[in-house]
Amino acid sequence: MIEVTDLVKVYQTKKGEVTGVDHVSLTVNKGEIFGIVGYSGAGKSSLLRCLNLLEAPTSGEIKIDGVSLTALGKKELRTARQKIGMIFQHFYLVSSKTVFENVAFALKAAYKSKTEIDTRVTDLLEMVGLSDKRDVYPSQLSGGQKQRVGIARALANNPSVLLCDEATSALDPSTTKSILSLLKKINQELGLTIVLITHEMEVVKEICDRMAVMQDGRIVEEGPVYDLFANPANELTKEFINTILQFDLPDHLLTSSKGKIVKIHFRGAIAEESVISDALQKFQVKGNILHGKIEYIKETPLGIFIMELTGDMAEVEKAIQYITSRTESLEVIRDAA
Ligand SMILES: Nc1ncnc2c1ncn2[C@@H]1O[C@H](COP(=O)(O)OP(=O)(O)OP(=O)(O)O)[C@@H](O)[C@H]1O
Repeated sequence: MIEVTDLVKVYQTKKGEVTGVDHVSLTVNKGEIFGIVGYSGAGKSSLLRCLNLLEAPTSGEIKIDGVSLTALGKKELRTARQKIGMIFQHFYLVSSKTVFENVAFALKAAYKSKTEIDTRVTDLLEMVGLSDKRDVYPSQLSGGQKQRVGIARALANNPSVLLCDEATSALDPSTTKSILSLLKKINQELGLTIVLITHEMEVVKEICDRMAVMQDGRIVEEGPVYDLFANPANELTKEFINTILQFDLPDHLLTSSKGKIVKIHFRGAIAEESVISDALQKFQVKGNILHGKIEYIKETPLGIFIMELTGDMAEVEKAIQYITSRTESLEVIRDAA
């Protein structure tokens, strides 16, 4: 479990102070996959680097599994850090060392015996699907394979937390999927807590349980990924969600509409569809479906309907209230009235 309390990171630069992290408090539960999203400069890397004290926080507290990292001396911090693995966008493998040696490096640093190292690296390479590459050099590996080595190295000392810094941003979509499945597998099999930072909502949608959205060093919204997809409150969260759930309706549909165009989110695939037909029967309203789709957020379906509601405006309002109270969310995206 990770507990961050009132964390601040201020950089001193020639041009003055720059705030990377601005009073962030956050809890990541044990065994959870937690995603932090935000545009470039939002403070994601600063926050992630503070989590294992690669970057010294200006103020605030970081606790991992109940141990306050910010209170530790140098030696204790080195031991505590072994419980935190980290993988990077650009892998950072040592090019003059083989795959085996790259993974063994972390174990040598922890003073493990040769036999222990051999057994552990063999197991790790099997876990990440690279047993046949143990004696090759990083230059002979694809990007996805390099990241697998990075993951094996990060897991070498049995960490309880894995920090992922844009771990799939340099990979193509299908390699990204295979790395995400590997992360999901190790999360489930080892009960590892994973914190990842990314600007790709696909990554969050695929594997995260909860997420936070960062802007200007602060967390502007946080919650279960499904809830944020279904009902985002913050404008920036909406912008990120729309990179996946955006439907570009033709302009003429929007401009010629004489009623209200609403976007309805409902949990499950078809269970709540009858809510819409019930609403149309109950009230003097016509409904015209413009778009319908089901997205899977970490395997849970989220139904999305875009429809035009026309008729007496008071009746349209009643229908909207009826649907809103029985679905995940309803947003009016155009109001011609
Ligand atoms: N070492 C540093 N020295 C000075 N300022 C820094 C340093 N690292 C980050 N910053 C500043 O802190 C703020 C947050 O940067 P950070 O890299 O954490 O954001 P980010 O969301 O991870 O963006 P990116 O994805 O581009 O790395 C930015 O204004 C950045 O310029």
